Amino acid sequence: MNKKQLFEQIQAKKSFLCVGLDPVLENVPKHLLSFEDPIFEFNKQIIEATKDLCVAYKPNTAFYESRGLKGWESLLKTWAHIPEDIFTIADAKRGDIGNTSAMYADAFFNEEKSGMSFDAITVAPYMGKDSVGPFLKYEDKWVILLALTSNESHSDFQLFENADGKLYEEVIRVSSKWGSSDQLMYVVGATRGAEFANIRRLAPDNFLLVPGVGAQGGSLADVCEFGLNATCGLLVNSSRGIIYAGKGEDFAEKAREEALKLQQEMEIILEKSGLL
Ligand SMILES: O=c1ccn([C@@H]2O[C@H](COP(=O)(O)O)[C@@H](O)[C@H]2O)c(=O)[nH]1
Repeated sequence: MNKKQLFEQIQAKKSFLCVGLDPVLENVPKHLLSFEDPIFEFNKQIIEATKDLCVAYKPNTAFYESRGLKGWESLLKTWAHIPEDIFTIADAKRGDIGNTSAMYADAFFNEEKSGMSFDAITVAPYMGKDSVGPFLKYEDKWVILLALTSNESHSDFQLFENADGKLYEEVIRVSSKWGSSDQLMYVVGATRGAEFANIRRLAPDNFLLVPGVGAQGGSLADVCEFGLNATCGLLVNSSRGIIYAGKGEDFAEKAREEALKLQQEMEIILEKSGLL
Protein backbone atom coordinates (compact mmCIF):
# COMPACT_ATOMS: atom_id res chain seq x y z
CA MET A 1 0.00 0.00 0.00
CA ASN A 2 1.45 3.40 -0.95
CA LYS A 3 1.11 6.72 0.85
CA LYS A 4 -1.77 7.95 -1.29
CA GLN A 5 -3.75 4.75 -0.67
CA LEU A 6 -3.01 4.92 3.05
CA PHE A 7 -4.30 8.49 3.26
CA GLU A 8 -7.41 7.49 1.27
CA GLN A 9 -8.10 4.76 3.84
CA ILE A 10 -7.63 7.27 6.67
CA GLN A 11 -10.12 9.65 5.04
CA ALA A 12 -12.63 6.89 4.25
CA LYS A 13 -12.58 5.47 7.78
CA LYS A 14 -12.03 8.82 9.51
CA SER A 15 -9.41 7.05 11.54
CA PHE A 16 -5.65 6.70 11.84
CA LEU A 17 -5.89 3.93 14.40
CA CYS A 18 -3.53 0.97 14.37
CA VAL A 19 -4.66 -1.97 16.49
CA GLY A 20 -1.79 -3.88 18.05
CA LEU A 21 -2.22 -7.66 17.98
CA ASP A 22 -0.06 -8.73 20.93
CA PRO A 23 -1.88 -11.78 22.33
CA VAL A 24 -0.66 -13.74 25.34
CA LEU A 25 -2.23 -17.18 25.86
CA GLU A 26 -2.74 -16.56 29.60
CA ASN A 27 -4.90 -13.51 28.77
CA VAL A 28 -7.01 -15.16 26.09
CA PRO A 29 -10.59 -15.66 27.35
CA LYS A 30 -11.15 -19.20 28.66
CA HIS A 31 -13.89 -20.07 26.16
CA LEU A 32 -11.36 -19.79 23.30
CA LEU A 33 -8.92 -22.31 24.77
CA SER A 34 -10.74 -25.28 23.21
CA PHE A 35 -10.05 -23.96 19.69
CA GLU A 36 -7.21 -25.62 17.78
CA ASP A 37 -5.35 -22.27 17.66
CA PRO A 38 -6.70 -20.03 20.46
CA ILE A 39 -4.31 -17.19 19.59
CA PHE A 40 -5.51 -17.05 16.00
CA GLU A 41 -9.17 -17.33 17.09
CA PHE A 42 -8.63 -14.42 19.49
CA ASN A 43 -7.00 -12.29 16.77
CA LYS A 44 -9.67 -13.25 14.24
CA GLN A 45 -12.46 -12.05 16.52
CA ILE A 46 -10.57 -8.84 17.37
CA ILE A 47 -10.07 -8.17 13.66
CA GLU A 48 -13.74 -8.83 12.85
CA ALA A 49 -14.81 -6.47 15.65
CA THR A 50 -12.47 -3.59 14.76
CA LYS A 51 -11.74 -3.74 11.03
CA ASP A 52 -14.08 -0.86 10.11
CA LEU A 53 -12.52 1.40 12.80
CA CYS A 54 -8.81 1.08 12.08
CA VAL A 55 -6.49 1.49 9.10
CA ALA A 56 -3.67 -0.74 10.33
CA TYR A 57 -2.92 -3.85 12.37
CA LYS A 58 0.43 -4.33 14.07
CA PRO A 59 1.26 -7.80 15.35
CA ASN A 60 4.41 -7.60 17.45
CA THR A 61 6.30 -10.72 16.38
CA ALA A 62 7.66 -11.37 19.90
CA PHE A 63 4.21 -12.52 20.97
CA TYR A 64 4.28 -15.20 18.24
CA GLU A 65 7.98 -16.11 18.18
CA SER A 66 7.81 -16.88 21.90
CA ARG A 67 5.44 -19.77 21.07
CA GLY A 68 7.75 -21.46 18.56
CA LEU A 69 6.35 -23.13 15.46
CA LYS A 70 2.73 -22.79 16.54
CA GLY A 71 3.30 -19.08 17.15
CA TRP A 72 4.59 -18.57 13.60
CA GLU A 73 1.54 -20.43 12.33
CA SER A 74 -0.76 -18.12 14.31
CA LEU A 75 1.09 -15.10 12.87
CA LEU A 76 0.80 -16.40 9.33
CA LYS A 77 -2.92 -17.10 9.68
CA THR A 78 -3.46 -13.71 11.34
CA TRP A 79 -1.68 -11.89 8.50
CA ALA A 80 -3.75 -13.82 5.95
CA HIS A 81 -6.99 -12.92 7.77
CA ILE A 82 -6.42 -9.15 7.71
CA PRO A 83 -8.46 -7.55 4.89
CA GLU A 84 -6.35 -6.45 1.91
CA ASP A 85 -7.18 -2.76 2.23
CA ILE A 86 -5.81 -2.59 5.79
CA PHE A 87 -2.13 -1.70 6.31
CA THR A 88 -0.12 -4.46 8.01
CA ILE A 89 2.94 -3.86 10.16
CA ALA A 90 5.28 -6.60 11.34
CA ASP A 91 6.65 -5.08 14.54
CA ALA A 92 9.81 -7.19 14.43
CA LYS A 93 12.52 -4.55 15.10
CA ARG A 94 15.04 -6.26 12.80
CA GLY A 95 18.30 -5.02 11.22
CA ASP A 96 21.65 -6.81 10.72
CA ILE A 97 24.51 -6.97 8.22
CA GLY A 98 23.20 -6.66 4.66
CA ASN A 99 22.90 -10.32 3.62
CA THR A 100 21.14 -11.16 6.90
CA SER A 101 18.77 -8.19 6.58
CA ALA A 102 17.92 -9.50 3.11
CA MET A 103 16.72 -12.74 4.76
CA TYR A 104 14.65 -10.77 7.27
CA ALA A 105 13.14 -8.82 4.37
CA ASP A 106 12.19 -12.11 2.68
CA ALA A 107 10.69 -13.37 5.94
CA PHE A 108 8.25 -10.48 6.20
CA PHE A 109 7.83 -9.17 2.63
CA ASN A 110 8.24 -12.13 0.30
CA GLU A 111 5.05 -14.18 0.31
CA GLU A 112 6.42 -16.76 -2.13
CA LYS A 113 9.21 -17.64 0.28
CA SER A 114 7.69 -17.14 3.71
CA GLY A 115 3.94 -17.12 3.20
CA MET A 116 3.65 -13.55 4.49
CA SER A 117 3.86 -10.13 2.87
CA PHE A 118 3.38 -7.33 5.36
CA ASP A 119 3.18 -3.72 4.15
CA ALA A 120 5.79 -2.61 6.66
CA ILE A 121 8.38 -3.80 9.14
CA THR A 122 9.92 -2.01 12.11
CA VAL A 123 13.72 -1.84 11.88
CA ALA A 124 16.40 -0.78 14.38
CA PRO A 125 18.68 1.83 12.71
CA TYR A 126 21.74 1.19 14.89
CA MET A 127 23.70 -0.79 12.24
CA GLY A 128 23.29 1.89 9.59
CA LYS A 129 22.45 2.18 5.90
CA ASP A 130 23.51 -1.26 4.64
CA SER A 131 21.42 -2.94 7.35
CA VAL A 132 18.29 -1.08 6.22
CA GLY A 133 18.86 -1.11 2.43
CA PRO A 134 17.62 -4.68 1.78
CA PHE A 135 14.17 -3.80 3.20
CA LEU A 136 13.96 -0.73 0.95
CA LYS A 137 14.39 -2.78 -2.24
CA TYR A 138 10.78 -3.93 -2.12
CA GLU A 139 8.31 -1.80 -4.08
CA ASP A 140 5.36 -0.39 -2.12
CA LYS A 141 6.79 -1.70 1.16
CA TRP A 142 7.75 0.40 4.13
CA VAL A 143 10.55 0.51 6.66
CA ILE A 144 9.60 1.96 10.01
CA LEU A 145 12.78 3.04 11.78
CA LEU A 146 12.96 3.34 15.55
CA ALA A 147 13.59 7.03 16.28
CA LEU A 148 12.29 8.12 19.69
CA THR A 149 10.71 5.25 21.54
CA SER A 150 7.98 5.26 24.18
CA ASN A 151 9.86 3.44 26.95
CA GLU A 152 11.45 5.07 29.97
CA SER A 153 15.00 4.06 29.01
CA HIS A 154 14.76 5.76 25.60
CA SER A 155 17.04 8.41 27.09
CA ASP A 156 19.93 5.93 27.60
CA PHE A 157 21.00 6.44 23.98
CA GLN A 158 18.38 8.32 21.94
CA LEU A 159 18.90 11.63 23.75
CA PHE A 160 22.73 11.57 23.56
CA GLU A 161 23.71 15.02 22.32
CA ASN A 162 26.67 16.57 20.52
CA ALA A 163 27.13 19.77 18.50
CA ASP A 164 24.87 18.35 15.72
CA GLY A 165 22.00 17.60 18.08
CA LYS A 166 20.50 14.53 19.69
CA LEU A 167 21.11 10.98 18.49
CA TYR A 168 17.46 10.40 17.50
CA GLU A 169 17.56 13.63 15.46
CA GLU A 170 20.65 12.36 13.64
CA VAL A 171 18.88 9.04 12.97
CA ILE A 172 16.08 10.92 11.21
CA ARG A 173 18.37 13.39 9.42
CA VAL A 174 20.73 10.74 8.03
CA SER A 175 18.18 7.99 7.28
CA SER A 176 15.83 10.31 5.43
CA LYS A 177 18.44 10.32 2.65
CA TRP A 178 18.20 6.52 2.30
CA GLY A 179 14.66 6.48 0.97
CA SER A 180 11.67 8.69 0.27
CA SER A 181 8.75 9.49 2.55
CA ASP A 182 6.86 6.88 0.49
CA GLN A 183 9.15 4.21 1.95
CA LEU A 184 10.25 5.42 5.36
CA MET A 185 8.27 5.96 8.53
CA TYR A 186 9.57 6.57 12.04
CA VAL A 187 8.53 5.17 15.41
CA VAL A 188 7.88 7.97 17.88
CA GLY A 189 6.29 7.13 21.23
CA ALA A 190 3.02 8.81 22.22
CA THR A 191 4.70 9.39 25.57
CA ARG A 192 7.10 11.82 23.83
CA GLY A 193 4.39 14.46 23.13
CA ALA A 194 6.72 17.41 23.70
CA GLU A 195 9.08 16.28 20.92
CA PHE A 196 6.56 16.08 18.07
CA ALA A 197 7.10 19.64 16.83
CA ASN A 198 10.83 18.96 16.59
CA ILE A 199 10.25 15.65 14.82
CA ARG A 200 7.96 17.28 12.25
CA ARG A 201 10.72 19.83 11.56
CA LEU A 202 13.07 16.95 10.68
CA ALA A 203 10.54 14.69 8.97
CA PRO A 204 7.74 16.91 7.61
CA ASP A 205 6.36 14.39 5.12
CA ASN A 206 6.96 11.01 6.73
CA PHE A 207 4.31 8.96 8.46
CA LEU A 208 5.04 8.33 12.13
CA LEU A 209 4.05 5.11 13.86
CA VAL A 210 3.05 6.17 17.34
CA PRO A 211 2.75 3.46 20.03
CA GLY A 212 2.02 4.32 23.63
CA VAL A 213 -1.59 5.48 23.92
CA GLY A 214 -3.76 3.31 26.15
CA ALA A 215 -1.74 1.09 28.48
CA GLN A 216 1.37 3.36 28.42
CA GLY A 217 -0.64 6.52 29.09
CA GLY A 218 0.35 8.66 26.07
CA SER A 219 -2.06 11.39 24.97
CA LEU A 220 -3.64 11.36 21.51
CA ALA A 221 -4.32 15.11 21.72
CA ASP A 222 -0.67 15.89 22.51
CA VAL A 223 0.55 13.71 19.63
CA CYS A 224 -1.84 15.35 17.16
CA GLU A 225 -1.14 18.95 18.18
CA PHE A 226 2.17 18.93 16.28
CA GLY A 227 2.26 15.45 14.73
CA LEU A 228 -0.32 15.83 11.96
CA ASN A 229 0.78 16.75 8.45
CA ALA A 230 -0.95 17.23 5.08
CA THR A 231 -1.59 13.48 4.65
CA CYS A 232 -2.35 12.94 8.35
CA GLY A 233 1.10 11.41 8.78
CA LEU A 234 0.20 9.46 11.90
CA LEU A 235 -0.63 5.84 12.66
CA VAL A 236 -1.47 5.75 16.35
CA ASN A 237 -1.25 2.30 17.92
CA SER A 238 -2.98 0.82 20.92
CA SER A 239 -2.50 -2.86 21.75
CA ARG A 240 -3.40 -3.91 25.32
CA GLY A 241 -5.83 -1.00 25.76
CA ILE A 242 -7.98 -2.50 22.99
CA ILE A 243 -7.41 -6.24 22.91
CA TYR A 244 -7.71 -6.71 26.69
CA ALA A 245 -10.55 -4.25 27.26
CA GLY A 246 -12.70 -7.24 28.20
CA LYS A 247 -11.72 -10.61 29.67
CA GLY A 248 -14.88 -12.67 29.10
CA GLU A 249 -17.02 -13.91 26.25
CA ASP A 250 -17.73 -10.30 25.25
CA PHE A 251 -14.01 -9.46 24.77
CA ALA A 252 -14.45 -8.59 21.09
CA GLU A 253 -17.35 -6.19 21.82
CA LYS A 254 -15.30 -4.53 24.55
CA ALA A 255 -12.36 -4.24 22.16
CA ARG A 256 -14.67 -2.60 19.64
CA GLU A 257 -15.88 -0.10 22.27
CA GLU A 258 -12.30 0.98 23.03
CA ALA A 259 -11.38 1.17 19.34
CA LEU A 260 -14.53 3.21 18.68
CA LYS A 261 -13.61 5.73 21.41
CA LEU A 262 -10.23 6.32 19.75
CA GLN A 263 -11.75 6.43 16.25
CA GLN A 264 -14.30 9.03 17.34
CA GLU A 265 -11.59 11.16 18.91
CA MET A 266 -9.56 10.84 15.69
CA GLU A 267 -12.55 11.81 13.52
CA ILE A 268 -12.96 15.07 15.46
CA ILE A 269 -9.23 15.80 15.15
CA LEU A 270 -9.19 15.07 11.40
CA GLU A 271 -12.26 17.24 10.84
CA LYS A 272 -10.85 20.16 12.86
CA SER A 273 -7.58 19.89 10.91
CA GLY A 274 -9.35 20.06 7.54
CA LEU A 275 -8.10 16.61 6.54
CA LEU A 276 -11.52 15.10 5.74
O1 LIG B 1 8.65 2.77 21.20
C1 LIG B 1 7.95 1.76 21.10
C2 LIG B 1 8.09 0.87 20.05
C3 LIG B 1 7.25 -0.20 19.98
N1 LIG B 1 6.29 -0.42 20.91
C4 LIG B 1 5.38 -1.57 20.74
O2 LIG B 1 4.05 -1.08 20.52
C5 LIG B 1 3.11 -1.88 21.23
C6 LIG B 1 2.47 -1.06 22.35
O3 LIG B 1 1.62 -1.87 23.09
P1 LIG B 1 0.60 -1.29 24.22
O4 LIG B 1 0.00 -2.54 24.77
O5 LIG B 1 -0.40 -0.41 23.54
O6 LIG B 1 1.42 -0.56 25.21
C7 LIG B 1 3.90 -3.10 21.73
O7 LIG B 1 3.90 -4.07 20.71
C8 LIG B 1 5.29 -2.53 21.92
O8 LIG B 1 6.29 -3.52 21.84
C9 LIG B 1 6.15 0.46 21.94
O9 LIG B 1 5.29 0.31 22.83
N2 LIG B 1 7.00 1.55 22.01
